Amino acid sequence: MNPVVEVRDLFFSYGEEMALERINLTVARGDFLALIGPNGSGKTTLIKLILGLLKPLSGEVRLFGVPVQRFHQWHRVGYVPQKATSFDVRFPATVEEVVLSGRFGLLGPGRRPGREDRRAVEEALELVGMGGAGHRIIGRLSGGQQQRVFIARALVGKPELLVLDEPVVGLDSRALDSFYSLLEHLNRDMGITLITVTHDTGTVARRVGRVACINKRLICHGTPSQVLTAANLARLYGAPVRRVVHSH
Ligand SMILES: Nc1ncnc2c1ncn2[C@@H]1O[C@H](COP(=O)(O)OP(=O)(O)OP(=O)(O)O)[C@@H](O)[C@H]1O
Repeated sequence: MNPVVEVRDLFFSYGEEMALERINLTVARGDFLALIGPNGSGKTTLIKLILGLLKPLSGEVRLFGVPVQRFHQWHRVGYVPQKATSFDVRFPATVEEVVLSGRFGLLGPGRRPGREDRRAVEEALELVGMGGAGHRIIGRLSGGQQQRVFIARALVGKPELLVLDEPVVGLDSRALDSFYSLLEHLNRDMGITLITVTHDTGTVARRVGRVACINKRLICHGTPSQVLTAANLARLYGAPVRRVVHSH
């Protein structure tokens, strides 16, 4: 079977300076992969390349066996971007409207959402522990609740691959724990392949199946116990750091 994601000899630069150099990475069906690395090391850039939002300088990305520039089955992919959850209370959308917007890929242009779409929204909200919250105003929810709504938005199209860019910024340790339990449930029980960026090398990265360390290059890659050694973390962060606090 085709891997879900294949990255081959990928190079990328925004200008003169290289952002990513010779990245090779394969994500198999059912994997739960964490991308770790210091600020500015290229994690978001790699995710955007995987999703076809940026064009590589050279190299190739394949999604479900198809070169990403020719990939069209975007309903198979859910994406929760960085800073998705910065709505303030004045933003007038309801939770249902936000989650429903994740169905547009399936609906196609011009088709109005029907009963099945609304049922899918409620199911996705139930899944993330936000059942019954559809009528609430998104900006009036806490950061952690907004994050769950955005996961629901990414799940409502029933994706096989879910990509999360730093989903846990600002969550306290209890919310973090329940958030990762949700991701484990999606991965183990629903078979969704997951890629998540995290800065937490202490607890989070140990709960995933595999870890890839990025610092322009792929510095290390393997199971958490193989990768999250003091020596590797020192190599990656330039100092013996156990936990990196994110600044934005
Ligand atoms: N739109 C852009 N234009 C120019 N340079 C950019 C742009 N976006 C990112 N960069 C640069 O590319 C490098 C990689 O950035 P990227 O956002 O991928 O890192 P990251 O690992 O996701 O960082 P963080 O952990 O801080 O979110 C950084 O040096 C950054 O300054």
